[in-house]
Amino acid sequence: MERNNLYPIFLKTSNLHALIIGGGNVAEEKLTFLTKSSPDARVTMVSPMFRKATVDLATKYQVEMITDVYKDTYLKGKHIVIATTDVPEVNVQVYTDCRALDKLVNVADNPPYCDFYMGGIVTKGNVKIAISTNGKSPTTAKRLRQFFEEVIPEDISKMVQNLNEYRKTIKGDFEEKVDKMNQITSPLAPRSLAPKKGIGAFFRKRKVKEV
Ligand SMILES: C[C@@]1(CC(=O)O)C2=NC(=C\c3[nH]c(c(CCC(=O)O)c3CC(=O)O)Cc3[nH]c(c(CC(=O)O)c3CCC(=O)O)/C=C3\N/C(=C\2)[C@@H](CCC(=O)O)[C@]3(C)CC(=O)O)/[C@H]1CCC(=O)O
Ligand SMILES: NC(=O)c1ccc[n+]([C@@H]2O[C@H](COP(=O)([O-])OP(=O)(O)OC[C@H]3O[C@@H](n4cnc5c(N)ncnc54)[C@H](O)[C@@H]3O)[C@@H](O)[C@H]2O)c1
Repeated sequence: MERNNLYPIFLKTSNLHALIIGGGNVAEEKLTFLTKSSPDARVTMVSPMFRKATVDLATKYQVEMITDVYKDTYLKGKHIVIATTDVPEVNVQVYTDCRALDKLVNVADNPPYCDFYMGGIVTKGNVKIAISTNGKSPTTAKRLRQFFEEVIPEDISKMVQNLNEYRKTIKGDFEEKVDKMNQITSPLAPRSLAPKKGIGAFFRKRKVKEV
C-alpha cells in the first residue's frame, strides 16, 4: 500500500519570513489558512493585483503587500515561498529560482513543484494537529480537519496545561515521572477506550480538574 513519507514540522512562522506570489483566489486561500493557524506569521505578498478580501486580510495580519510582478530579488530574506499566479511559467520560474537558492517552495495545487504541502490544520489552544493526504485528496484533508475541529473539545488545551502543572508536583526521578504521566494519560490511548465511545467522548466525560 502507498504510504505518506512526508515529515511534518511545526514552524515558528513569526521567526521566519514567508513570501506569497500572486494575489488571486489561491493566494487568498493560502493566506487565510496560514493566518488562521499562525496569526503572528511574517508574510510578504507580491502581485500586480490583489483581491479586496485579500487586502483586508493582509491589513488585519500586518502582511506586507508589494504591487509588482514577481522578480527573483523578492526572494531575498525569505525562507518559505508559495507561488500562486495564474501564469504557469512564472510559477515554474519561482520554483527553479527557489531550488537554486535552497529555499522551501510550494507551487500551490501543483504537487510536483512542491517541497512541502500545506495541510489541514486543527488548533485547540496549545494543541495543533496537521493533516496530510500526501497531496492525494485536499478535500479529504479539509473534511478530516472539520471532523477533528468538531470532536476535539476546546478544553483539551486546559488538560494539557493541567498535566503540565501536575507533572511539576510529582516527586521522584525522571523515570517515575514518566511512569506517572503515562498512567494518568493511559485512557487516551485507543486500546483503553471503551468501544464506540471514541476520543471525543473521553474528553467530554473527563473533568479536566481531576487530572
Ligand atoms: C489542505 C489545504 C490547505 C491549503 O490550501 O492551504 C490544501 N488544499 C485545500 C483545499 C482544496 N484545494 C483544492 C480543493 C478542490 C479539490 C479538488 O478539486 O479535487 C480543495 C478542497 C476544497 O476547497 O473543498 C484544489 C487542489 N489542491 C491541490 C490540487 C492538485 C492536486 O491534487 O493534484 C488541487 C486540484 C487543482 C485542480 O483541479 O487543478 C493540491 C494541494 N492542496 C493542498 C492543501 C496540498 C495537499 C494537502 C494534502 O496532502 O492533502 C497540495 C498538494 C499542495 C498545496 O497547495 O500545498 C486546503 C484545505 C484546508 C482546509 O479546509 O482545512
Ligand atoms: N481558484 C481555484 O480554486 C483554483 C483551483 C485549482 C487550481 N487553480 C489554478 O491556480 C492558479 C491561480 O488561480 P487563482 O484562482 O488564484 O487565479 P487568479 O486569476 O485569481 O489570481 C492570479 C494572481 O496572480 C497574479 N499574477 C499574475 N502574474 C503575476 C506575476 N508575474 N507575478 C506575481 N503575480 C502575478 C495576478 O495579478 C493575480 O493576483 C491558476 O493557474 C488556476 O488555474 C485555481
